[in-house]
Amino acid sequence: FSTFGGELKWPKNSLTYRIENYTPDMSRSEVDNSIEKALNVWAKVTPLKFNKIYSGTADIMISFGGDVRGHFISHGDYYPFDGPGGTLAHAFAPSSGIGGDAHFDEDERFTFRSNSGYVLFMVAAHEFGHSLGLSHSDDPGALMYPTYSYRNPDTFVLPHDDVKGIHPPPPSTPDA
Ligand SMILES: CC(C)C[C@H](CC(=O)NO)C(=O)N[C@H]1Cc2cn(c3ccccc23)CCCCCCNC1=O
Ligand SMILES: [Ca+2]
Ligand SMILES: [Zn+2]
Ligand SMILES: [Zn+2]
Repeated sequence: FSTFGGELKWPKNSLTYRIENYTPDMSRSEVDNSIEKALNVWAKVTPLKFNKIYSGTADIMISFGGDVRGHFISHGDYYPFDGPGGTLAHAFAPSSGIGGDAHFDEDERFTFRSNSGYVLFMVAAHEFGHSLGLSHSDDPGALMYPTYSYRNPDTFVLPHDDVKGIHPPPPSTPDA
């Protein structure tokens, strides 16, 4: 695993999130469920709590956007997506403003659990790793590995590398 560096951590354990818009690929409840499950993956191994809000600015703003035009308007960042395939989503390390936000490429076909598209739960769980301060892992089995691999959301268990990554190193105890 790797992190963005110790300072990029949330200074609090309860975070808010808001789903700003929805992909037409799935029903709203499937999107809500996928996002909630993806946050839960991390909540289960940390003291973090996630509270959903429906207006205003949340710590983690979640949106589906497209190319630089759509992207700029709906996201305000200059990392345009690349059409179908290629990059599926991106997210920002903890900080105010765009920090923590997760953007999904609307040109992708997101699915609830079928592998005939990209499983939103899997993509979101990866992105929220970034939102919480993790960077990429070189362990191909890790959730934070930079390329997408289909895993059944019903049986998904957070790999050990990611669990190690999200836990800050124990304070170095002075040797006895
Ligand atoms: C981990 C994922 C949820 C988020 C990552 C991006 C990321 O790290 N976000 O935080 C992602 O989208 N990775 C690409 C990486 C990638 C694979 N290829 C690419 C071709 C072009 C550009 C990028 C890629 C080869 C062709 C397959 C393209 C479709 C799948 N795409 C990927 O796996
Ligand atoms: Ca893309
Ligand atoms: Zn973006
Ligand atoms: Zn990533």
